[in-house]
Amino acid sequence: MEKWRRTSQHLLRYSSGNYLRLGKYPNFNDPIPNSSSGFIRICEKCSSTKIRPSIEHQKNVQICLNSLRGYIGNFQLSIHRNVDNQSYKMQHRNFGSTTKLIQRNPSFATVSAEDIKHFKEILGEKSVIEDEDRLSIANVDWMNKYKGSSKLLLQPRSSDEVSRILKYCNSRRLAVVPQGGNTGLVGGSVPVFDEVIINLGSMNSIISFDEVSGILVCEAGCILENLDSFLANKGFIMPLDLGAKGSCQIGGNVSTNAGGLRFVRYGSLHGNILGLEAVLANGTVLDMLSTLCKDNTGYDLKQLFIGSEGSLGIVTKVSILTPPKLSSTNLAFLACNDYISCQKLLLEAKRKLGEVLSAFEFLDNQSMDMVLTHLEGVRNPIPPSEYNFYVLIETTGSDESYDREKLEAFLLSSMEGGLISDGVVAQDMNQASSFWRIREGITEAVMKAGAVYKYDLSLPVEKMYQIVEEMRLRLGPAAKVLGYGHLGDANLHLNISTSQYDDNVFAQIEPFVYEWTSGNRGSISAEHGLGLMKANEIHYSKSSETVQLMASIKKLFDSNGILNPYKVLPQSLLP
Ligand SMILES: O=C(O)CC[C@@H](O)C(=O)O
Ligand SMILES: [Zn+2]
Repeated sequence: MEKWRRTSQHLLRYSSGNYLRLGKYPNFNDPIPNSSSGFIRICEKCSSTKIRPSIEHQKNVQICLNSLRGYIGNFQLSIHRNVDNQSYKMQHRNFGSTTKLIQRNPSFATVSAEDIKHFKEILGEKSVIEDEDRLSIANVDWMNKYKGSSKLLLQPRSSDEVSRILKYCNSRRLAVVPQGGNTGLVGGSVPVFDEVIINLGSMNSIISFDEVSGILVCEAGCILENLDSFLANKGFIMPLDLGAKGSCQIGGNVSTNAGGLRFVRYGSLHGNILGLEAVLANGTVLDMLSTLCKDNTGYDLKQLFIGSEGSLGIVTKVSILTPPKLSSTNLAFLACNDYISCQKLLLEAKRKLGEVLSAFEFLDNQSMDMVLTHLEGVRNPIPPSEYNFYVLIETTGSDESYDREKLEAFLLSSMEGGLISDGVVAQDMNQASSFWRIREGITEAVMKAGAVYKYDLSLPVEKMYQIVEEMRLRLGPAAKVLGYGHLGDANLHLNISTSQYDDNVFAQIEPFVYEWTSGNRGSISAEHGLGLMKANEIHYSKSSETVQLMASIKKLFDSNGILNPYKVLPQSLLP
């Protein structure tokens, strides 16, 4: 039996079972909305992914809630809520079986008019946002995979405001999700249910920069690229560089311990972040904003906030050791015939380029194909042959002719040794950016291709590509399996691209990918975090004793569990 029921927001049409077919537009001839809220229509009978199903199939059409952003682009997952909005179920767009099911923590309050009034007193009217359009953007991640239903977005401008917000939320048991640039890939920066979104974007001041030591102190909402440009004028660079640099914020980078392209040279943020300020769930502002390179006075608590994805506190300020900008950069784009050559090349590069090596990235032929097919204006700089692997090697040093000679000698010997099959060296900045565009554009290209299952694995280098090959065998022609990433850091991005989400494909991938990684003592999250996607999978990379201790730390820092709930740790262990 089917019934219709009106909730505050939506007209819900529900059939048997716990979950709903949801719709706001019972008449299928209604125009499809082109604003940022609305619904996709999918023909269930023919499984068409067309936005407008054919007339004869109209009766079989299902309308799904929360997916317009997907509809604008290549729509991805549909998210269904049950009738009381208490559980969250991500479904593939064919409305197949469940992939994840999470229960809303019943101890959390919901935002009341009284709460809104209080937030307005703290922040002023303008920084308390209830506007549906703005919320619909903040509720969804940029892949359109994860979507919450928060009714409130707060934009504090100071640590004191963050503190007052959290103190209040903690006393009211209002769950919150801290949000930076919202460029994450694991659903860590968007609400799962109705958590209050605390966006740090308005806290974007540079507090100080020491031109001798290169120590930068700034607020969490500074955009990575803006910091890099600021530093370039002073003769310095940020120790990290990511494809998302134009949008991601340093607070988010620190909270996720983002890796990126310069990691092989400058290492992890655990080393480059000298200090930080974080606000705890109860509103305590922890001032650990040291600008010292050395400080062995007791436990290094700031490390707990680096990579804990806002689950222990909200990072509001950071102090970063930035390296000097060196005068000469070279970039080679090389082709290798097999993975073993890539590995040997890495070893050679470490030996022969040593102190000037600043990036060592790789992509396979399938990744190259994806970029060439889906990104406009991109071309393979080593045409016309197709090679199995491509490697980007960047050197950065301070003596142009010496650095160039060093690179050329390395390239020559690697070519003679048969490690490189072909290659080009960028002659100017434009060429260099066009090479980087290939590597950095894979994420965008694979999104354009349809559905994508993403894995971010740390594995021993010699094993790293084996999982890509095994995955290809498992999935056959139904999927394109891409392997690329930060070879210099033994970090593989395994992306599986299919035309649409498919439960059979998914069942072939998980838990196999996690079991394989665990079996090889790898990490299921090298640099992207666990977020919502992998909170329940943490045990594949951490012992149960370690996870228990993490849960105790979480409880100590956030006894009501209001900070970024449902993320990082399994729900069963959260307060
Ligand atoms: O999209 C991905 O899976 C990887 C994104 C990013 O970490 C990269 O290295 O390009
Ligand atoms: Zn990466």
